[in-house]
Formats: sequence, C-alpha cells, structure tokens
Amino acid sequence: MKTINLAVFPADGIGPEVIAASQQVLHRLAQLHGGVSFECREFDWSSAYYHKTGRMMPADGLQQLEAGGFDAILMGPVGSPAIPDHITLWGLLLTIRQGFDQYVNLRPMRLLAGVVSPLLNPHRHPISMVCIRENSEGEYAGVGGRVHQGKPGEVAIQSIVFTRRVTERVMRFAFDYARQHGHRLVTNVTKSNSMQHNMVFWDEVFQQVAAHYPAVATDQQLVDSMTARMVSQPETVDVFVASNLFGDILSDLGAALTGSMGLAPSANLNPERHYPSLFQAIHGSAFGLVGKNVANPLASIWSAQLMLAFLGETELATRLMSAIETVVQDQRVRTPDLGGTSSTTEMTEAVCRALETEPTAATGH
Ligand SMILES: NC(=O)C1=CN([C@@H]2O[C@H](COP(=O)(O)OP(=O)(O)OC[C@H]3O[C@@H](n4cnc5c(N)ncnc54)[C@H](O)[C@@H]3O)[C@@H](O)[C@H]2O)C=CC1
Ligand SMILES: CC(=O)C(=O)O
Ligand SMILES: [K+]
Ligand SMILES: [Mn+2]
Repeated sequence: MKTINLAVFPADGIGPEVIAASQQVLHRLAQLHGGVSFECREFDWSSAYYHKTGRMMPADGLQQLEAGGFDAILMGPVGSPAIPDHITLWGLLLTIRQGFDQYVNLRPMRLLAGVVSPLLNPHRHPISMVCIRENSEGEYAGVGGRVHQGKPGEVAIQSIVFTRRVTERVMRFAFDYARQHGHRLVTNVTKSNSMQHNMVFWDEVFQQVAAHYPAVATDQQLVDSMTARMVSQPETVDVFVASNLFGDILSDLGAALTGSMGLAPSANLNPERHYPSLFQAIHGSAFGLVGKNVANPLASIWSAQLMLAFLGETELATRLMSAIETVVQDQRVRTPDLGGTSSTTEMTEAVCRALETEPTAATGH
C-alpha cells in the first residue's frame, strides 16, 4: 500500500467546508483504488490561529512543514473580515509560496460540458486556457515601504522585482508544459508599452526562451487588450504566461468565463520538487457563503486532482477528473453558483458516487 502524506490547511472562510469535501473525495478515491492511502495531517494555521497567537503561523512554520516530509499541501483560502488581508496573505500563503519556491502558479480554465458560461453561445468555440503565472516575485515580491504615515508628505512604495533566473524559469516551464500537453500556442502577456524597464525585460526573456522551442507558436498581447481577447475571442487563447499580478487578475476573469469562481483550480508548483507544492482553489474565503453549506467544492476538489497529476498518480487523477466532469455534465446536482439549489455536501457526495462508476484499477479497464 502506497501512502501519500498531505499537509492539510482548512484555513479560513469556506475553506473548512471545501477542504473537508476534498478530503472526503480523496479518501473515497483511495478506498475504491485499494492500492493507495492518504495520510492527512491537519494544521490549524489560519485567521483563528492569528486571533489566538498574534501570528498566522508559528515563527518556525516553514521548518515544521519541511520537517514533516509531506508530498503536498492542500490548502483552503486565507482571509477574514476581522484582519487586514495583507496580514493574512503574507502571514501564511505568500510566505509558503516564496519560502518553498513555488514559482509556478498553474491555473487551467476550461469550460466543462454542462456549465453555462456568461458568454453567449460559448460552445461554438470551446474555452480552454491555461494561465502560467509567475508566483514568486514581480509585483508580489513584497519589496517596498511606507514613510511619514498619515502626514501630507506620506510616501508608499511597492517595488516590482523581475530577475533573469526567475523570469527564465517560469517561461521555460510554460513552453515545456505546452510541449508536453500538446498545446499549439504560448501567449506572452505583457505591458511593455508603459512599463519600459521590467516588462521590456520580460519580453526579451520570452523571446530568448521561445527560441529554444521552435515547434511551439507564440504571440504577445498587452494585458489590457488580453482581457478583451479572453472575452471576445477566448478560442484564440491557449497557454499564456503572465507576471504575478497579471496572472492573478486574468485567472479570475477566466474562472468567471468558464462558469464560476467555485470551479477554478490552481497548483502552486515547485517543479524541481525540492519543496512540497501547494494546491488550492483560486477563489478566496467567500465570506458571504460561510457556514451555509452552499459553497461549490469543485474548485478545491479539482485542485486536489491537479495534485494527483503532479504527484504522478495518473490513474487517480484521470478517474477524479472524469468524476468531476460527470457530475457537472449531469446537472442534477448543482450548487447555487451553477444555478442549482444543491448543498456543498450533496455536490461532494455526487462526486464520490461518480467515482464509483468509473473503472477501478482492479477491474483493469
Ligand atoms: N488563495 C487565497 O487564499 C485567496 C484569498 N483571498 C481572500 O479571500 C477574501 C475574499 O476575497 P474576494 O475578493 O471576495 O474573493 P472570493 O473568491 O472569496 O469571492 C468572490 C466571489 O466568488 C464567490 N465564490 C468564491 N468561492 C466560491 C465557491 N467555492 N462557490 C461559490 N461561490 C464562490 C463569492 O461568493 C464571491 O461572490 C479576502 O480576504 C481575500 O484576501 C482571495 C483570493 C485568494
Ligand atoms: C492571493 C490571490 O488572490 C491569489 O493567489 O489568487
Ligand atoms: K480582511
Ligand atoms: Mn487571486
């Protein structure tokens, strides 16, 4: 029996509900497979932990996580109405992303059959985009400061940091990903018309890296018109590589275009596997839905599916994706964000049932 060791963070808001759902699905998957089990160690680092201790995680949190020997981290969203958002994000999530060098944020955005897109007649052209977001520096490098607070001469500086090593590696990842997964096009999302230093550099590195991948077509799109292109001609968007801030924004747009924030998954990857990677829905803590059992758990469950794929558990990953697709296409069980009245629990149980109808390893289909 193979054991997969997971660090699990229910975290904030709807996190505990969608993470419990994801764990339930993983355990059912393991049970049906028979050859693997998930060992989950739960961490209570969160906004509630902050209220108790004054910190989002212990001072040696990263060392504790590293010492745990985890294969991956499954995390709920971080953020509470009672604490400033920059404290919660920097106190936990962004610290882990940087500390564990999770420099790729992989965000597939695919309109699943059975989901209604806000775009008219979307099925004329399938919507399937993959955002490769730089996840360790750029606009979210965390460099800057404030002086003369509250005075007329107050200054606030948030510096954007682009380094060659980091820019090159995320672009190489984008091209490798495109090549491995049969994508035809990699789009460089930029803003080199107004940002004449960092974004001109970004474009140069893109060109240099692209030269090593002659079989993959490329194009370039300014980020402002990229938003319009994603809405007006989504069928022309395949893989795109974007800086930390641009990728953050464009992936929420992609989530909405493909039907719901409650569906969109993400993977925070350390591709070299020196550190565990972190899997988390792209949505936030959705304060309005907390405790009502109405949050769509599929974004988090799909993130767990990305985790299985990254861990090389191809059979489990394929089976889980197919169960998600079955439930969504069937349309009988739908949470309110998808136009239905089903609960988080019902949606989760529907995925567990769909897993049962998929071929098992034992039957060898
Ligand atoms: N990765 C993370 O930990 C993230 C944390 N946040 C934090 O979350 C908090 C709320 O941020 P918002 O900008 O309001 O974004 P949000 O994603 O929490 O909510 C945006 C909209 O999407 C809906 N939504 C989100 N998840 C859903 C789900 N699973 N099912 C159905 N509907 C869903 C919400 O009800 C709301 O209408 C803030 O504290 C923010 O800092 C935001 C984004 C990512
Ligand atoms: C923090 C945030 O919004 C994100 O990573 O998507
Ligand atoms: K807050
Ligand atoms: Mn975001």
